[in-house]
Amino acid sequence: MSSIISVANLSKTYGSGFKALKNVNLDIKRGEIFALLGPNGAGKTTLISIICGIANPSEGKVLVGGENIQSSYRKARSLIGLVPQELHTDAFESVWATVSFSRGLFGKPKNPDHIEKVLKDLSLWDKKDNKIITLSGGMKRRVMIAKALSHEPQILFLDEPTAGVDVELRKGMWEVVRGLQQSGVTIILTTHYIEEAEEMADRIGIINKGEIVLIEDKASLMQKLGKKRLTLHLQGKLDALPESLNHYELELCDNGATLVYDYDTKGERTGITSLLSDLRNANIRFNDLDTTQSSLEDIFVDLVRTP
Ligand SMILES: Nc1ncnc2c1ncn2[C@@H]1O[C@H](COP(=O)(O)OP(=O)(O)OP(=O)(O)O)[C@@H](O)[C@H]1O
Repeated sequence: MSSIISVANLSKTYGSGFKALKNVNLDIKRGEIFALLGPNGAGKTTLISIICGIANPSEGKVLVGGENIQSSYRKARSLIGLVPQELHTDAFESVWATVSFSRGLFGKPKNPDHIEKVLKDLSLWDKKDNKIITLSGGMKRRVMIAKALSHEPQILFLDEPTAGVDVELRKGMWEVVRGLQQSGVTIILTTHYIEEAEEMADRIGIINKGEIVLIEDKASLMQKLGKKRLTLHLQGKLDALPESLNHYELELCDNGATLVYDYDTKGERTGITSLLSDLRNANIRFNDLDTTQSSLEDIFVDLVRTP
């Protein structure tokens, strides 16, 4: 996949002297869903604002579809749809009018067929004549997306698309975003919800204190950093473990009722087969067992933990 956005050696120092971004390098692949995760104040909005040409970088370069966002602002910006965190639309306009107006802002000729398609894709078609004020919160958010898509951008930025949205609506929004990806739009979303990144993203970037601390395919990230935990529920309680099991670094929990073994899913040998046979030899029996995979949340918390 080729890059649709290329961010090179980007830094941002605000007038106050605060360094919000420090030498950020990032390539977004055409057609992917990229989730940018980071704690409050990490620099997510600053980064998006620079890519969208709303803020200027102090150093570095951003290319959008091969166009420099500073020297070729209009061309680069026309490739981008931006859905900001806050919902701000004219409450008394109709859905149709507000979405059509947004297209006009990009100097594009009217295209009612496109607006109709966008509204239909976002399940807003039957609301096209409604005033914004009469819509639910979830519908208003979809109107914001429709506005951002009105000028047929190739890239869509969603800044915290589901902040403060209930679980049902969040899932609905995920479906909408997947549908957009299928229609060929590249999507970059920022989120505080790790579950959202885990659910949606093809790749995940983690930003902390203005630095990208990780960029990885979601699947390989889960595999690479994810450990698995095997928990054995013992038939009888153990006071201590026999020495023959020392090298497994097992942990005895619940007053000796469960035995916990952490292993690397990446390793060729997990050691499970030999562990089970060594347990048998040591005459340690169990009633049940389960395995759990460490989540992206564990990985995230590990990476952004302040030392
Ligand atoms: N105009 C500004 N002047 C000075 N500092 C700023 C300005 N805008 C943002 N900052 C600071 O830069 C840092 C990054 O802010 P930014 O809004 O990019 O973070 P964020 O990751 O989007 O946070 P959140 O998740 O809370 O939205 C913060 O410490 C913020 O206080």
